[in-house]
Amino acid sequence: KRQDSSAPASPSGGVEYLVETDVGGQKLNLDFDTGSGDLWVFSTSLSASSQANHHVFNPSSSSTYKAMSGATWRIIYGDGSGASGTVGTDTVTVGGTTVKGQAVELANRVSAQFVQDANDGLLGLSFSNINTVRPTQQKTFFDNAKSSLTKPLFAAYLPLNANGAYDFGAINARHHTGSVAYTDVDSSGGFWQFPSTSYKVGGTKHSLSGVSAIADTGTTLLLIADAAVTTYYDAVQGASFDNQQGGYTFPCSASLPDFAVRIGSTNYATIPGSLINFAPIDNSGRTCFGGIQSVGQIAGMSIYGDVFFNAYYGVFDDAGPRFGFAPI
Ligand SMILES: O=C(NNC1=NCCC1)c1ccc(Br)cc1
Repeated sequence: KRQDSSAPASPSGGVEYLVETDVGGQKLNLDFDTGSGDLWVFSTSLSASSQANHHVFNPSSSSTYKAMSGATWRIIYGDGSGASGTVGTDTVTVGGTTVKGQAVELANRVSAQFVQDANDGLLGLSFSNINTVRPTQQKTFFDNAKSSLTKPLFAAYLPLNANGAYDFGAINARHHTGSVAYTDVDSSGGFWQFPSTSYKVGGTKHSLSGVSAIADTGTTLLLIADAAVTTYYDAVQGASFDNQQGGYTFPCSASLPDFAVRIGSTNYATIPGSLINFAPIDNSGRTCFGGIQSVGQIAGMSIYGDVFFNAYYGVFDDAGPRFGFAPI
């Protein structure tokens, strides 16, 4: 029963965390994404220019790959990036956890962002009801693996500028401090989603009535309603919205207040100001881009991406389902 394991997650350019994944004996570095439900890989079906600088999966070189006749997939992510292609099954191993007959989606088209990114594909860890394979929807790696785990859970440990991990089947006490607090999850939309109806800037509380948040390791920043974003940067000397950069920037020397978000009906998660300086916008190191930005048109939703996970260990527990969090 115990196929529990901990797979290293390596930070790549501060944008994503990549996990070495074995697909039919071929190693690929995948972006583990709790905000989507497809496991897809760069493949030999892509144009040569799209394949450049990526490890690609060659189905002909896998002795365990089986094509899924007539199946296709097409996905568009919240940032507008996307990919599409065909489908098969193969044996997939992450850390010490193996799934046989896992749906593996082969990209024959990827958007420009993915060609530039360091990943060789994504491994979706949302709920399977948003998997895009048609005519027969497929299950995520975790959905398939959970029956062989001690507990039907996985956890994301994503420290800033350091190697992290995805733990499967058990909480790893080395990856968090203090106790894990939980909130119930509404999985009907496919996401690890929970109410998040208030926030604090430097200790002052503000409400976000009716708003839910999703825990999304596939999104880099913390995205929240405009009202919260302006309230935050109003407290940062020299901050302003930079149209060219497409978000709020500030002097890299600015002191940033903490930002706390309410998770469910109980606790706040506090992200220290130091983790809200995402990166300099250029090599001068004069102006920096903020880790809190607007969620845009996605009404009533906040997206807690890697900036959140740089401060908190995230526990994705199918028993419930529920989302747990504890300071790293
Ligand atoms: O696409 C989403 N998360 N994953 C990824 N983003 C970029 C590449 C992977 C996403 C999920 C839910 C909502 Br609401 C908005 C966006």
